[in-house]
Amino acid sequence: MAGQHQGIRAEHGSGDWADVDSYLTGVVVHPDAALVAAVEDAAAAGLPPIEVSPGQGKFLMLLARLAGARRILEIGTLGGFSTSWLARGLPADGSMVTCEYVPLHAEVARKNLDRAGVGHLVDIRVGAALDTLPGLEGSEPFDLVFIDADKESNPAYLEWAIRLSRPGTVIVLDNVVRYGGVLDPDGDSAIQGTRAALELMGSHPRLESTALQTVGAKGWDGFALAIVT
Ligand SMILES: C[S@@+](CC[C@H](N)C(=O)[O-])C[C@H]1O[C@@H](n2cnc3c(N)ncnc32)[C@H](O)[C@@H]1O
Repeated sequence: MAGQHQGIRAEHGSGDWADVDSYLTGVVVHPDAALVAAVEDAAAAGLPPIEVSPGQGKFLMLLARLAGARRILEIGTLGGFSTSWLARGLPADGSMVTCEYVPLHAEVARKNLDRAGVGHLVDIRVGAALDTLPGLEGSEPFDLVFIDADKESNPAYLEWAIRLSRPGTVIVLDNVVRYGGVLDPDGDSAIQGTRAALELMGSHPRLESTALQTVGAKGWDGFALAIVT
């Protein structure tokens, strides 16, 4: 599939997606040494390289600032790369909860968050998110929710995001295009979960939503964005 898309890129003369991402990251995004080290250390610890790109991470940081977020919820921490960007979008007295299933991922994330200077703002809840999210009831609302864990649970995570929201809460659902796989109604469980969540985003009476495709170092993918009304 990647080869096919390489051909499409060349035909349109758009250059190499990853090279353009590198260029944009160097010229515009400027991740600091702690953020660069976060990705390197996650890889060295054997974590899969499935974190957001630097440009996407900074987009999340800016979104947090645009939303004036004081409390952020993330589902899917990995090594804490997106967590670090999001936490840097918080004010000094803000806070963030991030849910992660794998203890090793949480351990790597804790070190990365401390090095990024935001560890004191972030509470990592280790366990299956569907088990840890109910523990957040009573401490809502969150101003921004980033959903980026096991895709089959996306509809349930979206329901939790709404339950823990207030009018104006921003919800971001990652990886919704999956190299076009989202078009396949008979796709795997990740595609089924993503399609169901997108349908919910498009039909839920309390959500105003959109979805955008992206290309870059992470290939052809996209995200959906909603605001709770
Ligand atoms: C795509 S990665 C997250 C990437 C991260 N948001 C970033 O961009 O830096 C997905 C993470 O979700 C975690 N995960 C998978 N199933 C989970 C579950 N049921 N509950 C919580 N976390 C889960 C995985 O272990 C993995 O670390």
